[in-house]
Amino acid sequence: MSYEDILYEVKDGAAWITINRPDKYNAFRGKTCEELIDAFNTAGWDKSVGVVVLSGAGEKAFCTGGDQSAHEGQYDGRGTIGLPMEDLHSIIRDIPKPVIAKVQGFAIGGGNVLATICDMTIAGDRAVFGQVGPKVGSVDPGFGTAFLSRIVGEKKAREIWYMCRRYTAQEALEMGLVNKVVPHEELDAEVAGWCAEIMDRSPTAIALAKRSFNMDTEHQRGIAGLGMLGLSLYYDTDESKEGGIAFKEKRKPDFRKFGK
Ligand SMILES: CC(C)(COP(=O)(O)OP(=O)(O)OC[C@H]1O[C@@H](n2cnc3c(N)ncnc32)[C@H](O)[C@@H]1OP(=O)(O)O)[C@@H](O)C(=O)NCCC(=O)NCCSC(=O)CCC(=O)c1ccccc1C(=O)O
Repeated sequence: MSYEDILYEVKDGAAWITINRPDKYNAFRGKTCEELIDAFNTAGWDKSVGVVVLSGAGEKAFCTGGDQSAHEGQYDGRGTIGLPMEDLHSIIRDIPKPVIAKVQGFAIGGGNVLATICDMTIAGDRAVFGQVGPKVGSVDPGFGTAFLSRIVGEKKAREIWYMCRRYTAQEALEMGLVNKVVPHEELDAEVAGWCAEIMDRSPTAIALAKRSFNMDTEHQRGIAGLGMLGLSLYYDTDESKEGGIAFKEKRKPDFRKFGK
């Protein structure tokens, strides 16, 4: 597969997968997700690769989730909500190699979910983390909520989703959402150092450990499938559409007329 929305490079045993849509703050559309799935599959089963790094191009963003310009109710691709999110989340968990999220800017919405699902996250000190679903008429009713609460705890996860606040890299570190924060300029070198260390370890032991870590939350995959169906129905409502339209019109959404 040739790539338009992502970059793929193998260096010293590490596969670097970069979302390359900086003008869209590295938001993903259907095509981006398909390319990411292909790249993770390639890296995951390439014996010369021992570790995968997921990042975003440019200085501004790691990834800001679904591309709002490819979102009129459903998104523009394959899958329950017009994005193969279930497949993308699954492949990150399923490949037998550790995946490191290298976060240098915004990790927002579905981008925050991707970083959360990765095995480890290294952030530059200018990184910003957060959720925006209830602000833009969306939600991740799968790993983005349930798995997040395993990482930061129930109270914090609920705050993140209900309040839609932005958190600094240091705050993300304190809540356990990232493994290390380094000065922005040192981020690439830091991640390369972690990759080199992993390359010295036994790949089979790591693959077994990864599967074993996944075991405890595997049921969330099934629940996520059901949740995506609910999300698809929600995307067709005026309430959800109000969020997307307000974002594009750069105004505050008016949700008060909807809801139970
Ligand atoms: C990222 C922001 C916090 C940055 O804010 P700010 O610094 O004030 O800059 P802006 O002026 O808002 O944005 C600059 C520029 O970038 C464009 N942009 C930013 N994000 C996106 C995006 N996601 N899609 C398209 N374009 C984007 C923005 O339009 C501006 O362009 P101009 O040309 O300069 O006008 C802030 O931008 C922000 O909050 N973005 C919204 C992110 C968003 O809505 N993401 C999608 C929803 S995420 C979500 O709902 C969670 C659900 C979820 O995870 C999920 C689950 C299952 C399937 C899919 C998803 C999913 O991701 O939707």
